[in-house]
Amino acid sequence: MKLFSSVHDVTDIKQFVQDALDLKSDPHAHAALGKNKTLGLVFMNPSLRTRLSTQKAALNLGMSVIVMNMDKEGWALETQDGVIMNGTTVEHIREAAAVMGQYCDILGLRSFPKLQSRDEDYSEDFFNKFVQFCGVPVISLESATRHPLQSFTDLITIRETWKGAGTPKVVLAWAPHVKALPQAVPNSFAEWMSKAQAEGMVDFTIAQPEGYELDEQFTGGAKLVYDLDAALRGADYVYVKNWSSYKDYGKVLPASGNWMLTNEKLRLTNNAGVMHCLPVRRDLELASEILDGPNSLVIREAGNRLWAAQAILKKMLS
Ligand SMILES: NCCC[C@H](NC(=O)CCC(=O)O)C(=O)O
Ligand SMILES: NC(=O)OP(=O)(O)O
Repeated sequence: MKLFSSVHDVTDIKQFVQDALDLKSDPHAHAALGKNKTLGLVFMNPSLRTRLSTQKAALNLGMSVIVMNMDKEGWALETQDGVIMNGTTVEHIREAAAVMGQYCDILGLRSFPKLQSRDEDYSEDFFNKFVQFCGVPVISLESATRHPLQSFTDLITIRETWKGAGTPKVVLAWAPHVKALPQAVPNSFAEWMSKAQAEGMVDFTIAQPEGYELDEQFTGGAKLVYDLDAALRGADYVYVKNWSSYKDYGKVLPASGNWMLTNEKLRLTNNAGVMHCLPVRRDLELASEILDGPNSLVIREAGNRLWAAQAILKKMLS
């Protein structure tokens, strides 16, 4: 594996989940695999879970890790070709990525969308240029349109916890927020769940207010519902997440009705496990009573980020 940027980079998701769960039960089974190899993690944006879980995963495989907080500690990057660099940007992505590739055997990159131009964000220009110029295998640590390590983790968490008979009903539920957030997490979750649904692993529904429909390239096969209560009926997992509008790009649109998941709404479900990628804003996106209650899977989910990252790194090293 030379690139992990979406579910399309994985051939067998069932086997991949099993590989991650095997690592969870024996974390140091491949402690020599990464000896004398260096992982570089490059951040254009903040991170807690992705940063620490990917570092720890690399350490479990015997790798060395270096971290570059490019947004705070690096030179201002130019990404466009053909510009005379007489403004504020200091170094071109062509050189910066190529240089980082000289020091690392594998690189990870986090780069959020700017949410100004849909075409620019959805072209994944920055991520793709980084991949093109660094010359080593690359892991997405969340790009403009996807967060594959998160979605892989989410599938692991569902497979690990599902004890019922038959196929679990999984609902991606839009939640309120005060800021415009990327569509990367829900896009990616939808893409992974659509593939999982096609393989008979889940039954997948997306609940969102009018105007918040995601790009259809990610949601193929999902049932789209505009009524949260209707979607919650019989749900086994509720995946809570805010995102800004894709159609009216990057905008926070008014949403009628109550979209925050509470214990009262949870009673409509099949005693569902509640998931969120974190960070979560308490009592805005998701009620504290749920986060602090028995249905919350968010800490287990964040813990599983480790095994998702370790499974990907192991594939890249092997
Ligand atoms: N990596 C996990 C999510 C990152 C990002 N959340 C945020 O930016 C939250 C910011 C805030 O709550 O102010 C997102 O939704 O894509
Ligand atoms: N879920 C997630 O990616 O968290 P961080 O942004 O803290 O890495």
